[in-house]
Amino acid sequence: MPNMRKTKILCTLGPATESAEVILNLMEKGADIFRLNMSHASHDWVRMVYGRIREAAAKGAKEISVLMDLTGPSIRTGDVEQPWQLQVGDWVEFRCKPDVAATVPLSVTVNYPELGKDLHVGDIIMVDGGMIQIKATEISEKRVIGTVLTQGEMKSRRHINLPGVPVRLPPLTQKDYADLDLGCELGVDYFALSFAREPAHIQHLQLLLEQKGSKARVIAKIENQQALQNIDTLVEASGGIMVARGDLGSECPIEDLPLIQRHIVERCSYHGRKVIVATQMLESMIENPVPTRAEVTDIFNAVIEQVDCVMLSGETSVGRYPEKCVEVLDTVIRRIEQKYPSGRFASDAPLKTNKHKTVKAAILLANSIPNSKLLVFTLRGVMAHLLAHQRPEFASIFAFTPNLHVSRTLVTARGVQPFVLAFEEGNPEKAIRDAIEMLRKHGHIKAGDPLVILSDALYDGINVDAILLRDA
Ligand SMILES: Nc1ncnc2c1ncn2[C@@H]1O[C@H](COP(=O)(O)OP(=O)(O)O)[C@@H](O)[C@H]1O
Ligand SMILES: C=C(OP(=O)(O)O)C(=O)O
Repeated sequence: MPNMRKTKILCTLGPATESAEVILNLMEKGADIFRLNMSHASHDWVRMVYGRIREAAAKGAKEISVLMDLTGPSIRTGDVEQPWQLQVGDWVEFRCKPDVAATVPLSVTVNYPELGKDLHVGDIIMVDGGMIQIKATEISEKRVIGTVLTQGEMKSRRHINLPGVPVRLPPLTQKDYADLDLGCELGVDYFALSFAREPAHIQHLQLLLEQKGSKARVIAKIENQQALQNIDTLVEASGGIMVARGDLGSECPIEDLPLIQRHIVERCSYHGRKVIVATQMLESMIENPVPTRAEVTDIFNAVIEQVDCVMLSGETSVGRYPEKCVEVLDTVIRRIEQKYPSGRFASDAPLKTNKHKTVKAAILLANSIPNSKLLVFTLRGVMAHLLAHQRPEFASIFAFTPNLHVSRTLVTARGVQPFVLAFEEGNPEKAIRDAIEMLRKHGHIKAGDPLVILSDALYDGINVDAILLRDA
């Protein structure tokens, strides 16, 4: 019987992983969600890759979720023709508007027109997650010139961080609006908003999506101090949170980063929202075929925190060993989950409604019956998400829904294996029989396994939440 992995694997696709063959391989090795990073991807590329993802998912008979990551108010450099090999003492110019002329050889645009207004002479500009540090020496409204303090390579579209500076960029830029139209047209399952700062920004984006007929939920990327100050309201306003450790590590003291991760995970558990831990999980594997000991221990930490998903970025978008990275994540996660199946982060979550209490009762039942499985019948996915948020100790969650989009969104939830199943309300016995048959066929259950079945969707005309206990 397959041992289900509960923590989901999210892979960023890029030049290293754009072919149909590699996408299929990543999926077969364990990728559950693919991320398209709009800071780098062109619309033509997204269309091409999206088609390949859906074809691979159909071929591999696996549900796959797609997350479109919007650039939002991130500050980035523009393109450089060739990567720059920066040396200490080099002068670099950041041009605040595209039509400003270059005055030094190493000159690049920046997508933030206010850069010259926000900086003071002597301020440090952190480029590419702080890998390159540049001290501002000459500032005007049109351009900022600085001296390189740390040598390094600078490629196109690198992050610029100005720790603690409230950025005067709107929550969504013109580029984001065009990108989200494409995402809605294609039918992506999630949109992530970079540098989410206030709950109103998330609500605005969610409303916009609804107006465009998209059912996608918004994931708020927590990347700076302003977001941390608003963490509870951001968590409540969003469908989930990404702990974007790349930018967080530049915007906050690095020694605070593990504490911030733990705090965000706890707040997500409390409010019953999804949480993704992102960035540098296997950074060394961009170049090397094996992980460092510290990386394996970082994965351990995220699994013990019972996060929903762990994410790969450069490892799979540009790295040399993308498939190996997924294999390593899959193996390490399975090992940790086998040894430590249960956790404690969800136990403080308040049971706000009767539905929360019913779900809790089903989990208590499953926790107390060895080898039991949780089955949930769900139209909109609500009950299945609630089950995942309350983190059953041992039992896997098998979710059945007639809705393809709901099934895809459930891929991101910890411990949930979704199935599309057309079931008639008012005929619970048939729906349960069909579901058991499906699970048997996939080798997830055998005759006699105890099943805890939860549903708010099977009883025609009466709005009942039901818990059934029976054997497979
Ligand atoms: N769709 C893409 N096309 C080209 N390059 C990409 C794409 N997606 C990611 N990359 C490259 O992979 C690197 C790592 O990916 P990611 O972490 O998503 O980017 P970033 O940290 O710049 O937001 C990026 O800096 C970029 O160089
Ligand atoms: C995931 C992150 O965002 P981006 O892709 O913008 O680097 C991060 O900063 O960790």
